[in-house]
Amino acid sequence: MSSAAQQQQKAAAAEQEEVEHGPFPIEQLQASGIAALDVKKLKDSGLHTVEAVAYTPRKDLLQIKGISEAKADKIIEAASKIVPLGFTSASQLHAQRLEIIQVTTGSRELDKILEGGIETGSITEIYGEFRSGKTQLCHTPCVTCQLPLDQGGGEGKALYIDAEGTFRPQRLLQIADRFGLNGADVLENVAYARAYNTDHQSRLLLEAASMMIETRFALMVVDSATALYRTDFSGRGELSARQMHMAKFLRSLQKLADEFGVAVVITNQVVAQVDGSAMFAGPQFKPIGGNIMAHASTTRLALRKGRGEERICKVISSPCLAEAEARFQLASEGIADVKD
Ligand SMILES: Nc1ncnc2c1ncn2[C@@H]1O[C@H](COP(=O)(O)OP(=O)(O)OP(=O)(O)O)[C@@H](O)[C@H]1O
Repeated sequence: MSSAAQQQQKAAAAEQEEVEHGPFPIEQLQASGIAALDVKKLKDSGLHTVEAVAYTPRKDLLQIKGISEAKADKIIEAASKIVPLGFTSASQLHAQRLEIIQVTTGSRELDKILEGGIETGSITEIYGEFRSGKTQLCHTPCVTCQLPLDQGGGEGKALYIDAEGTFRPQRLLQIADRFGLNGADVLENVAYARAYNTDHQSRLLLEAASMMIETRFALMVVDSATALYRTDFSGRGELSARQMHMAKFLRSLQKLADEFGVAVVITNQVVAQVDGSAMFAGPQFKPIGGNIMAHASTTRLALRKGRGEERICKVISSPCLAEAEARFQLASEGIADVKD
C-alpha cells in the first residue's frame, strides 16, 4: 500500500474512533428527532455536547427558556441513546482506564509517583504555600501536553485561566526549547484568559466548552481556583454562598474533564492551621475550600519547599496512587528532576 493510502486509512480509522467515542457535538441530537431550534437553545445555555446534555439534571434543562417538560424528556431520551449511561463490566472499565493518557510533569521522579503524570479526564489539585511551585507546575504541562503521546504528551492544546496574573508566556518559550518544540507554535496552542471575579471565572468555562468542541484540548489550568473566592466573599456571613458558588464552579470543571477528556489542573492556596498541633509540629498548613474542594479533586497534591529551588510533592489523596513523595526542581526549563 502506498504511504498516501496508508495515511488515508489511518485518518479514516481515527475519524471512526472519534465518532464512536465522542465527545459528540450537540447537533447529533437532531438525528434523533430533536428540532434544530431546541438544539440551539441548549447550545445557547452552554451545552455544546451530547455528553453535557446527558450529564445535566432534568431540573436544570427545564430552566432553559423554551424547554418544556415533554421536550426535556425527549432530549434526555435522545441523549441517553448516544451516550452510554448504564452499567458496564469492570473489565471493560479496566480496558478504558488503560487507555487514559497521562501528561508528563517534566520530572521523571514526580511522574513516577503519579504513575505516568497528570491524568486526563479528572481534576488534579495542587496546593502549597507561596513560592512552593504551584504556578510553575502549571506552566510545564502547558507545553508537554502538546507533545506526541509517546513522549508523555497529550497531543492537544492547553487552556489557561489565570486568576492571579502570574502567567508568563516567556516561561513557556524556555520550556518549549527544552522539549525541542517551536516556541511560536507552543504559544499559539495555549488559550489564555485572565479571570477578574468568581462570576467571570465561571463564565469562562462556558467559553472553554465551546472552544473544546472545535479543537482537541489536552489540558485546562485554573491558577488559582480559589483566590477570587477569598476576595469576592468575605467573613462567615458569606461562607455558605461562597461554598455553593465554588461547588458549582468545580462541578463545571469536572464536567469539562468528563466531556472532553482534558486534564484539569487547579491550584489552591493554604492557610496556617491554628490548633494545638502547631505547638508540637511547627506551623501546619491546610488547603482552603473545605470539604467542597477536597471532594471535587480526584488527585490532591501538596507542595512544599526544599533546599534552594528544590521542591517536594506529596500525594495527599487519590483513588489509586500511594501516599508517596517526590523531589523535583524548579528550573529555567520548567519542572525538572533534582540534579544531585
Ligand atoms: N525562570 C526560572 N528559573 C528557575 N526558577 C524559577 C524561574 N521562575 C520562577 N522560578 C521559581 O519558582 C518560584 C515561584 O514559584 P511559583 O510561582 O510556582 O509559586 P506559587 O506556589 O505559585 O506561589 P504563589 O502562591 O505565590 O503564586 C520562584 O520563587 C523561583 O524559585
